[in-house]
Amino acid sequence: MLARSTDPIVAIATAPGRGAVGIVRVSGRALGPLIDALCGRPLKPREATYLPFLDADGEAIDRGLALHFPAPHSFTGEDVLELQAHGGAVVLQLLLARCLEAAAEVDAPSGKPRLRGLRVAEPGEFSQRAFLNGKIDLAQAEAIADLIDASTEAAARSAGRSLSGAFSREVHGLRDALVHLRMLVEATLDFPEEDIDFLQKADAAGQLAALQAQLAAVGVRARQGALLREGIKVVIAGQPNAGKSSLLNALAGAELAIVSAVAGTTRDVVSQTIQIQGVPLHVADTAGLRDSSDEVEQIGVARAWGQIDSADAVLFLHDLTRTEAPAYAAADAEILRTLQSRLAADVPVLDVWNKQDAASSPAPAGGVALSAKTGDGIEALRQRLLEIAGWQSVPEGLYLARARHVDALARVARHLAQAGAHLGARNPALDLLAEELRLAQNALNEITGEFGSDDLLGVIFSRFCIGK
Ligand SMILES: Nc1nc2c(c(=O)[nH]1)N(C=O)[C@@H](CNc1ccc(C(=O)N[C@@H](CCC(=O)O)C(=O)O)cc1)CN2
Ligand SMILES: Nc1nc2c(ncn2[C@@H]2O[C@H](COP(=O)(O)OP(=O)(O)OP(=O)(O)O)[C@@H](O)[C@H]2O)c(=O)[nH]1
Ligand SMILES: [Mg+2]
Repeated sequence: MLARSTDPIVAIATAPGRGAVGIVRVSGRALGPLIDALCGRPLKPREATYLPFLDADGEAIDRGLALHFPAPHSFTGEDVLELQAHGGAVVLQLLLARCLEAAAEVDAPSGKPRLRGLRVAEPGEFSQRAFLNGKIDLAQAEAIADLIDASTEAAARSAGRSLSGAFSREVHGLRDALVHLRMLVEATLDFPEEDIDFLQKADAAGQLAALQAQLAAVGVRARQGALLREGIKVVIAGQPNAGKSSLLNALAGAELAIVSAVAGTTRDVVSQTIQIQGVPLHVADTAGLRDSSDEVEQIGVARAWGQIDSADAVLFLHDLTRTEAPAYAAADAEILRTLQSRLAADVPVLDVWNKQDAASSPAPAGGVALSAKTGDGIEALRQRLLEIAGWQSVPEGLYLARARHVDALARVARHLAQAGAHLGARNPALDLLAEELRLAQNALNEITGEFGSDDLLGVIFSRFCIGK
């Protein structure tokens, strides 16, 4: 876990070797002596200066732009020094090592350990400091990581909106309404003689209902945002030869999995993330489900069930040219029974009738009929997958959210529902009502990090990349 600290830290803030320009970034207190050592002169605050970055002998390691952001007006809220150099991995490593060396030199003669302890930053440590110094809240810090990791344009744009505070503002709006209601209830608790009349006059129930409506709206948008970030896992399952691998290839638009007329071709799970309207779907092709005496195939089938167990949705593939054969239908029925007994009730199973091009009989009602071979019906399947994922068109101004946020909002909703139950009772237990509202606010504050355990913070920031 990431420990809190105020040691000065340094890191290469770009992916070395990939960018033409690379940045070494230092954050801490009183960086003046370090600036003198590396830049040979003081820097004007927040102004780029082109100069040589000096090694211990006063020779230039590289020439680039130096920037000094004095605290508190920096990304971290601390003193920040940036050395914008050429982006080669070796150059940047040299500069980083030079910062560490210079800090040690600066400390030694003066005896004042101001820069001592300059060390390489942990992943996420710059962002963590920005958070701890109140520059950004937790949802914004998460949005930085999500922006960097974004794999689609839609995800990047919505992460950008979260970073600029769009999501946090919605959460704050909820919090303000909640605080108002809490004040009312707490005041009533303090003056019991006024009691319930007071709450009624202030229309506490009305306020609560409005808050719940507002929360539901934020919840819908957060779920969409989390979907954009996390996507869903779709597992293609069915009997051997149904065309599972062909379907994966058709969805991905590439020959990823081996297709052959031999039943039992696929053994390993073949996974690919595809995008439909910017929503990532993690699709897994699996071994055909059947009893087999082949040891390797058995392992493949066990892996297939393992994938099914962690699916958000299952595409149950059928070979439409064979569905009328009693033995085939019986085997499908048996698979369906096992699917139903293993899957949670909220995991949808969509029947997909494949090989429509070669079939003489029409597909049964429900599900999607298609041909993985000709591509016929694939577009309809994509639309069904979006519906199954819960994607509701493409709302303008969507912000990115995480499952963590969606969970927190769901807990807020539960506490508000409890509060509503207390409020609606004939003799409302005001202390219980107040407690539910307090718990609702705690859950809400977890999103922006105004209330949260150190463990939670450690988990979130340690998943950042180095230099952020
Ligand atoms: N060179 C460089 N580019 C970068 C970053 C960086 O650290 N360095 N960033 C790193 O993520 C992002 C930009 N984030 C930043 C956020 C705040 C401040 C800053 O100086 N804030 C001050 C002043 C604000 C103002 O003048 O309005 C402050 O908040 O007080 C700088 C960068 C992306 N680009
Ligand atoms: N006519 C027709 N043939 C198809 C279609 N989809 C797949 N096939 C054929 O069916 C056979 C099996 O296809 P695969 O995609 O390998 O089937 P699978 O379900 O992955 O099979 P296993 O990996 O063995 O479980 C191949 O010969 C494919 O060319 C289709 O839409 N129409
Ligand atoms: Mg296959």
